[in-house]
Amino acid sequence: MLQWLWNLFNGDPNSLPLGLGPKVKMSLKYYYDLMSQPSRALHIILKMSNVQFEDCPVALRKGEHMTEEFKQNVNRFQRVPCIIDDGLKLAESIAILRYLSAKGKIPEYLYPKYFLEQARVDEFLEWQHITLRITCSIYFRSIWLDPLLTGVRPSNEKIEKLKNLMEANLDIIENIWLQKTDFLTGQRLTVADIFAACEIEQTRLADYDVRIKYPKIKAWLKRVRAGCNPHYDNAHTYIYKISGTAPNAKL
Ligand SMILES: N[C@@H](CCC(=O)N[C@@H](CS)C(=O)NCC(=O)O)C(=O)O
Repeated sequence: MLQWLWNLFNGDPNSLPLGLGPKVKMSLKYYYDLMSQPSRALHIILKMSNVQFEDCPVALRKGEHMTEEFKQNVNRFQRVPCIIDDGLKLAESIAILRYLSAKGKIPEYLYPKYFLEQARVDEFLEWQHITLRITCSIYFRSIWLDPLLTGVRPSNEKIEKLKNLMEANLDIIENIWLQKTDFLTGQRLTVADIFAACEIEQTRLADYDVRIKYPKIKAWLKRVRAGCNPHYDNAHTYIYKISGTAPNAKL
């Protein structure tokens, strides 16, 4: 009872003593922009996991994440995705995924609990951040976003250089991660595939068609989309629309 009074005093109405039940159910707030790759990945994962959340879209293009209010009350790093869950403010898509998994919210087939299987998925999640993610997003930013903001197109040499850096990682996906398996970390779809696919889909905006040069990635993307739909297409609506490259609805 003392603990409950303490929690109530500190604004935590969920922590009522056994039997009384919560009067006010605080929900998970999810802050995201579907133009952001990790935001889309987590959105798909939350939907596939049937996690209930309060929808908190943040329009990066309008600078909604740059306000003092966002910085103070939502995410001190002023980025998306991020969550507020029972008062906990948390940024970084992978940290959010692991937190929700630890709370039992993410099904095991998407993010395994058994340490050997989890290690394989974690290996990819750690690898992708400074390889696939960084090179795909720099390519997309330099060819699509920056020219939109500044009116200045990068030189052909720069485009070629960034393309080579990105393709060095796409080569690794094609020849190592997908060498023997249908999905990145085995024969089944996991969060690793969802995070990677969202990074690669972003390059549609920069007029890059990964499917031309990479047959394994092409077939894998189809499998990922089929395994995640309708959530995959819902999360990618704007990407398809803006790039004018919506895939065939029937696959
Ligand atoms: N490592 C972070 C990356 C977050 C991130 O870079 N978010 C971008 C959108 S993809 C953002 O909010 N950018 C806002 C800005 O740079 O002003 C994660 O995985 O969550």
